[in-house]
Amino acid sequence: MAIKRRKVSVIGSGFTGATTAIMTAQKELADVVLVDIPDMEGPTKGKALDMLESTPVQGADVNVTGTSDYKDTAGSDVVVITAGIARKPGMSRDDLVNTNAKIMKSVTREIVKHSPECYIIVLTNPADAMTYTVYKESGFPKNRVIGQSGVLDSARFRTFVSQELGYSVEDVQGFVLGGHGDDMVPLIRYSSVGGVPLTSLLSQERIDAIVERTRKGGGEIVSLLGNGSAYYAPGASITQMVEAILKDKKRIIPTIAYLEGEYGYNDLYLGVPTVLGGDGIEKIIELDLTEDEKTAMAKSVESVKAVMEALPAE
Ligand SMILES: NC(=O)C1=CN([C@@H]2O[C@H](COP(=O)(O)OP(=O)(O)OC[C@H]3O[C@@H](n4cnc5c(N)ncnc54)[C@H](O)[C@@H]3O)[C@@H](O)[C@H]2O)C=CC1
Ligand SMILES: O=C([O-])CC(=O)C(=O)O
Repeated sequence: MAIKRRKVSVIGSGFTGATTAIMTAQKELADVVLVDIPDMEGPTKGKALDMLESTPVQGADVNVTGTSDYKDTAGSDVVVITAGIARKPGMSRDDLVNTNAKIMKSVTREIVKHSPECYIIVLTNPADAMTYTVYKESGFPKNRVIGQSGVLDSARFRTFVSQELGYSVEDVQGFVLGGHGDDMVPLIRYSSVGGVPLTSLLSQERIDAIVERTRKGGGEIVSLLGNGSAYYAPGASITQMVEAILKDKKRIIPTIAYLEGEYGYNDLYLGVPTVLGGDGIEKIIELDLTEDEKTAMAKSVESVKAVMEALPAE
């Protein structure tokens, strides 16, 4: 039997979509189909062709195409949703909810029609509520609809710890839970450098400063860019999730997962540690939280719920 290359479609060919597409292609994970609205078809095809022309140099035997026709996405193994608007300085992620919820519904209908067996990864903000919207609209089982926040938030935390200590980013482990907002919950008890607890390497004051910078990490980039939000680290984060699924890696990484009683919450999507493998979210890992951590998590959940209440009815 011939072995076929895998197929990843990326909806939205803007900053995060294009970055995800090039990183996925460079890692030779799959053929990539980049999709945007008809008005953006020229630039989308142009970006895809430019990426394809980088493959000989990168030594990556994959195809990259651009389109506004969902027929070209048919049979995708993984579909990444980055479509929608991004925030500008002075805005919160939650300000995007109305516009992006409508976009989620329309793109989800197309995804389901053409790739009924796929795994969907949602990046669009506000990510927790948008993943919930896609889950409801798709009718897919919960393991096949996954949101991105924790890989990125943990990566920011790991970057800041590495910079502070001067030790390899590879050896810094961190875990950020909760919603993808300013009250996300970096779990210091589970953070370490080469197995050494963070608390024995850094003072509480420095740890607090890193936690605060991590929580506001997206906003820091938004202020610096002036017209849009982060895309390199988000693209890398999505690519890691795509790889975990396509290679059935069973990585333990925080993802936005549908909770049915885990951590005491029901019927909402929230960042928690999960096993991500060939069947999407294969398991949610429940950690014993301290009272302080539970309180921080509850505050983050309140923010996520407030956004969900603002979701448009139709
Ligand atoms: N969860 C996370 O960690 C992160 C989330 N984001 C979010 O990702 C989203 C995308 O950000 P960027 O790529 O920087 O924005 P962008 O503006 O560069 O790209 C968005 C693209 O979506 C397209 N689009 C709009 N409606 C569409 C539709 N119905 N079908 C297909 N494509 C459509 C636009 O034409 C545009 O090309 C934003 O909501 C942003 O807040 C960004 C970074 C991290
Ligand atoms: O901050 C934003 O609007 C984009 C995002 O989610 C991030 O970079 O974490």
